[in-house]
Amino acid sequence: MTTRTPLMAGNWKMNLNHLEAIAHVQKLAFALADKDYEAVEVAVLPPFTDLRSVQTLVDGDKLKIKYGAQDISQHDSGAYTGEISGPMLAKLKCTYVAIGHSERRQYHDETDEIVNAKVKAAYKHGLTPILCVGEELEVREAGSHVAHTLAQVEGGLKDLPAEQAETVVIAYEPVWAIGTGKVCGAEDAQEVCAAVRGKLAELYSQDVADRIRIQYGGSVKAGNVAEIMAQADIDGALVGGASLDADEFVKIVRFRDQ
Ligand SMILES: O=C[C@H](O)COP(=O)(O)O
Repeated sequence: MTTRTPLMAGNWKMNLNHLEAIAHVQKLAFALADKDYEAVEVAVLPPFTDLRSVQTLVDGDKLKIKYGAQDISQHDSGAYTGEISGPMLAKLKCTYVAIGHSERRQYHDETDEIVNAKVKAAYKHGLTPILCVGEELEVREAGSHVAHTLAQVEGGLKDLPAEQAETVVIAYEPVWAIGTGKVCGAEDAQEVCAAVRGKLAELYSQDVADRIRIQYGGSVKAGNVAEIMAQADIDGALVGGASLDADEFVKIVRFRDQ
């Protein structure tokens, strides 16, 4: 049986400046400085402007917390004002990069083609993509949420070889549950995550699908994380709002105690 290490990632979105980031990561590191959380991988995704400070702290104090970016350019360099490239993120020793978050899809018109190009850019530079997928409310209400999400998975991973795909992280985030307090029912989330794993098996193999971690995201809190993590195909959480509160995020990381 494949054992997947749960990944709890805090997506700070456009919150916390670099000084606040240092204080926040120090709090997390202090609270998690025992062995209890070793079976869980912990990551933070701060704004670009915080990454250097977070890197210095993590490197200097040899923290186990991983970090990454919230987006990546599909280009390596050039006249792309405002963009941040894979080589830049690699130089900052980022482990992860979120790609295709619904806020990028919604406010920056990111299509599956762009998302796919960004996933390839991440792998080109040794970064692990957290590929975000999930349906809007009207899609859920129309009953097409599974098909919609699977199409995003297939589009995001297009032409990606199995040896890369097996390390990807998929974050299933129903858009209607993001920042709304409306958490998707654990069994409803499991339904989609199981279908995602089935799609991965179809695209690659059951073995590859069994290695890929699938996170749930959308109003995850200390109070609901245990039920979500009890689902067979959910291997972690992508946490927005609740990751800005260090105490709450630590409780989420320690989901087995909740
Ligand atoms: O990336 C994180 C998700 O968008 C979830 O955000 P939320 O936990 O604030 O609902």
